[in-house]
Amino acid sequence: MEQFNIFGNAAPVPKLPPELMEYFPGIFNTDESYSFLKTFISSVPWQQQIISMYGKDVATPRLTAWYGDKGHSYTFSGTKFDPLPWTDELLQIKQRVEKISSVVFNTVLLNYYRNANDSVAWHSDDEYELGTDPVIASVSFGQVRRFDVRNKTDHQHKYAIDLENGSLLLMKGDMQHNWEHRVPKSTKTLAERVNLTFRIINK
Ligand SMILES: O=C(O)CCC(=O)C(=O)O
Ligand SMILES: [Fe+2]
Repeated sequence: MEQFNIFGNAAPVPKLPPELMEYFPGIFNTDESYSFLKTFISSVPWQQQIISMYGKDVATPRLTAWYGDKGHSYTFSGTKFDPLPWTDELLQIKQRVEKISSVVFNTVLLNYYRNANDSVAWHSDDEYELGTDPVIASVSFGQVRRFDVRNKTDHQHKYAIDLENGSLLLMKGDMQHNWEHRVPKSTKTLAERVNLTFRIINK
């Protein structure tokens, strides 16, 4: 796959280890993607989660929402969350993602990055309910943001990829076991972005 830079030359996408990550640009076209972005921003009941970090309450620097099949609640930092019911848009995206990944997902976490100050810190999605070596399908709409990946024990072993409007990133293998990822803040002015991570939650 190729990304095009502003000079019109094909710039190679950084080589990703296919056993960890596969990147699919443009699984939705630009218009569809901006339309999803607008719909999600205006109609999702976004919340700012307060998480407990080293005994202190901290507001996450982004907004989130959780959708999925009934009965798949999710415990995060000691709080139990029940998913909202699937919407037509989410089911449409889920269907496209399942076709590409050959995986059937039962929940999706939505993240809304309002500007360059919103972010997600280094973490792995290694919650018990996700099981060992989960496949997670990450769909991005709106502002391109950088996605950093580093090995847990060797921080110099790392990857960076620009997640573009309408793209899909599949995470798999031991990605959540031996690697961490983040979406860093930026000093540039950045517009809004919504990211969806489709997951399988085992009860
Ligand atoms: O916004 C992204 O691209 C990543 C979000 C993420 O890592 C998560 O929801 O666990
Ligand atoms: Fe994550």
